[in-house]
Amino acid sequence: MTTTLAPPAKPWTRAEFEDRLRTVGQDRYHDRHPFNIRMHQGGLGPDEVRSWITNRFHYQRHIPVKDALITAKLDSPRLRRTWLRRIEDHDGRHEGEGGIERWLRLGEAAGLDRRTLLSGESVLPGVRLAVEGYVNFCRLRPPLEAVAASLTELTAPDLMRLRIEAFERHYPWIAADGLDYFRTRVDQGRRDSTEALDLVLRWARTREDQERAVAALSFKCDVLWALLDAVQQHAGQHGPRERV
Ligand SMILES: O=C(O)c1cc(C(=O)O)c2c(n1)C(=O)C(=O)c1cc(C(=O)O)[nH]c1-2
Repeated sequence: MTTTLAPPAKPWTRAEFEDRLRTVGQDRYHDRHPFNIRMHQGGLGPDEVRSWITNRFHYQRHIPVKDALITAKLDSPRLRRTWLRRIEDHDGRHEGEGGIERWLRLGEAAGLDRRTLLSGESVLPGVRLAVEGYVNFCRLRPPLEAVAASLTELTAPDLMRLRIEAFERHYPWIAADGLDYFRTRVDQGRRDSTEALDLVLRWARTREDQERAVAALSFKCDVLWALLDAVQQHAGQHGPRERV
């Protein structure tokens, strides 16, 4: 008896593939997480805002680490330059510059001590695991999947604009210049996601590649969701008066 193998599925068109990526990136994004909704509605107490800032700092400080892992996989000077710029955006060119520094200033504007943030001692176990999961994903997977995972940033700039408005309105006790991190990320996120989308659309040539890219983006949505799950669960256990 001869068995006939089903022919491989036809690749989606570029427009279909982009649509699938955008749909996953929107439907499963952490802007829909109950903790994010409560944060943007002004429902968090000061200690809950501080807990979010502290735990998100753990994510932020690992972004350039995962971008360094991706850079090492890229095979042309032009591509590596693009990714080096991302590392620079976070680490700065000089001491006292860059996104990590701006996040530390956000923490200080919210009443957190920089040394406590840098020590990482208040980071929740679930947040450590989620961030480790993202870094290891980018360490182990091929460039297509590692770059596709960053495409949550297609949705991030709109969220950043909403966050600035929400913080200005609901958390005025945080000094205005503490929000510079978010202001800077609007343009950076837009540029990064446009570049990454172009690469993913070009690199994924087969249906299997395309499905892997969509799965990578879905995994990244899980990372961000799990991070907020951990922060929310901690807030539920300790109540809004708990100090971070
Ligand atoms: O506050 C947010 O909601 C948010 C989300 C994301 C994201 O969607 O991954 C990033 C950021 N912020 C961010 O600030 C950032 O630098 C960043 C880098 C990346 C990435 O995966 O390369 N995502 C994000």
